[in-house]
Amino acid sequence: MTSSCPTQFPPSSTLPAAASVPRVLSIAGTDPTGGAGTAADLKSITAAGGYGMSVVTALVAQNTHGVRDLHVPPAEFLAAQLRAVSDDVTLDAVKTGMLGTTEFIATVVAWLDDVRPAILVVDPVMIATSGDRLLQPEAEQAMVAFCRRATVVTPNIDELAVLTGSPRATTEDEALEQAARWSEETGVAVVVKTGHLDTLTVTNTWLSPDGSRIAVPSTRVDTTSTHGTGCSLSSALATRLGRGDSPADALAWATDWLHESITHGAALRVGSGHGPVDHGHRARRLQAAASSAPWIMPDAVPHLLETPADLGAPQAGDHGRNVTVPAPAVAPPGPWTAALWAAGAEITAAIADSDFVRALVDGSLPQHAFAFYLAQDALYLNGYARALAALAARSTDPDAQVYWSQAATGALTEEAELHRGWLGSADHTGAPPAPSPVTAAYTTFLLATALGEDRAVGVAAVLPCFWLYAQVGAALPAVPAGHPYSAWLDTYRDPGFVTATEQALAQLESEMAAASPAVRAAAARAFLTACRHELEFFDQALRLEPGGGAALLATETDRPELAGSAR
Ligand SMILES: Nc1ncnc2c1ncn2[C@@H]1O[C@H](COP(=O)(O)OP(=O)(O)OP(=O)(O)O)[C@@H](O)[C@H]1O
Ligand SMILES: Cc1ncc(CO)c(N)n1
Repeated sequence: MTSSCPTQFPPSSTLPAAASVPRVLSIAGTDPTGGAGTAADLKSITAAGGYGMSVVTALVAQNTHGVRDLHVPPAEFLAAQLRAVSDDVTLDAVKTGMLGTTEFIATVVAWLDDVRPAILVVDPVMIATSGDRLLQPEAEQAMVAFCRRATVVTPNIDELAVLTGSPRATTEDEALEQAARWSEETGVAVVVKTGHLDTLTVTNTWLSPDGSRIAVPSTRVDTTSTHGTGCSLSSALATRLGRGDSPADALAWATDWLHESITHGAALRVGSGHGPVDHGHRARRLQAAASSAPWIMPDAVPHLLETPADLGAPQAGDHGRNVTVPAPAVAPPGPWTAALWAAGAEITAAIADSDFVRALVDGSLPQHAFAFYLAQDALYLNGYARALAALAARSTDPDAQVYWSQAATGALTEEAELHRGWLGSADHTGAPPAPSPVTAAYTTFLLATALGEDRAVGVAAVLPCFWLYAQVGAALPAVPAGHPYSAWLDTYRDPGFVTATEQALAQLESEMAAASPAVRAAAARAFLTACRHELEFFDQALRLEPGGGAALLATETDRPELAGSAR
C-alpha cells in the first residue's frame, strides 16, 4: 500500500535550498483535453520557469464543451499523494485548484499544517466556465475558510461574491471594494480578475491587506479560447512568486504571458467548444528567436545580379510560409527597388504580423516592453545617424551629399525628441540605458556596411529602416481615445518621413543601376539582412522580463496615458 510506504528518504530540509527553478506543486482535478486543471497547471508552471508537480484531487471526464462525469478517489489517497511529494521534495510554492469536497479540503488543510509552504496560491475553483459545478455546494463554506490560509487568492467575479458573502459585482469598482474588505479582514492578498465583467480591458489587480493595489490591465481578446484561464493564471503566478518575484513582477509576467497564450489559443484548433489557451506560444517564439540559423542563406541571392529579374521570387526563409508580396506603402521608383521589395516580402509580412506590432496597436504591449523599445530606439538612432553621416561623407553627387547629411541630422533630432518627450534619463538602477545585443548588432552592421562596403551596399543597408517603418506607419488603424500608445502611434504618421523614404529609395535605385553585378548582389544581401534586423528590433521588446533592464519612461505610472511630442 502506498500510504504505508516508510519515509526512508532524507528529509527535504537537508537538500539544497531553493533552486533558481522553483519547485511548484499543483493540487487540482484533471482535464483530459489538456486545457484546464492539472494539465494546464503543469504547462503553465513550465512556461513560467518552474518545475511542476501534480497531485490529483478528482478525475474529471470533461472537454471543451463541459463536464461529463467525475470520479473522486478516497481522501486517503489524496493524503498519500501529498505525503509522497512532501516527504521527498522541498516545495517553493503550492497552488490549489479544484478541491471538490469538504473532505478533500480538510485533507489538504491537515497536510498544509505540517508542510507550510512559503507560497500558497488558492484558486477557489467552484464552477467551470461551462457552468458545471466543480465544488459541492456544501463545501463552499469550507473553501471560503480555506482561502484564509492563502498567500493570495485568485477568485473570478462569481467566486469573489461567494468568498465575501456579497452579491455578484457588476463593476470593477464593486469587485475591488468587496476584495479590499475581505483582504483587510483576513490578512490575505486577493487578485481581482475582471475577465467575467463586460469590459474592454481585462484588469488583474493585486490587493494587499494594507490596502495597496497593483493593477495590470490587458486588452480583452475576442476569442472563445478561454478554457482554463483561471488555472493558468494562478499557476503562473505561484511559480513566479516561488521564484522570488515581487507581487508586481509576478502578476505582470503572468498576465502578459497569459494574454499571449489566449491570443494564440484558437490557432491550436483543439475542440469545438471553449478551446484551451496556447501555453507554449511564448516558449516557441523565444526558441525561434534563439535560432542560430543564418538569416540569409547563400543561395538566397545569386552572386551576380545582371538584371532585377535575377533576384527572383520572394525567399521562403526560416518562416517557410508562402508569401504574397504586400503592396508597398511607399512605391519603389524603379525596377531594382521593386525587385528588392519582392525579395524582402516575407520579412515585411512577418513584421506586419508580429506580436509586437499587434500589441502596440491593440494597446496590450506591456509598459516595460514599450519603455525598453523606446530606449533602444534612441540608442539605435544614434548609431543610424553615424551610418547616414558615413554615406554623406562617401557621396560625391551634391544632391546625395545634402540628402544623407540631412538624413543624419534628422535621425539625431529624432533621438533628441525621444529623450526630451518620452524617456527618463536612467533605468530603475540609475544607470543610463545600454544597447541590447539586437540593437548593437544592427547598428554595428549598419556602420560596418556604410563604412566598409561599396557605397551602394551601404545605401541598401540603411533603406529598410525608412521603408519598413513607413510601411508599419501606413498600416496603422485609428485607435480609440484612451489608447495607451496613441501619442506614440501618431509619430508614425509623419508625412515628412514618407518624403525622406522616397528620397532614400531614389538614391538606392540609381546606386543599383550604376553598380556592378557583384556589388548589386552584395547590396541585395545587405538589404535583406537589414530587413531582418528590423524584425528583430521590433520583436526584442517581447523577449524581456518585467524588471529586466527596461528604461523608465518620462511619465511613470502603471501603463500610463503617455505624454509626449510627435517626432
Ligand atoms: N477574453 C480575454 N481577453 C484577455 N484576457 C483574458 C480573457 N479572458 C480571460 N483573460 C485572462 O485570464 C484571467 C483569468 O480569467 P477569468 O477571470 O475568466 O478566470 P476564471 O473564470 O477563473 O477562469 P476559468 O474558470 O475558465 O479557468 C483574467 O484575469 C485575464 O488575465
Ligand atoms: C479540473 C478543472 N479545474 C478547473 C477548471 C476551471 O476551468 C476546470 N474546468 N477543470
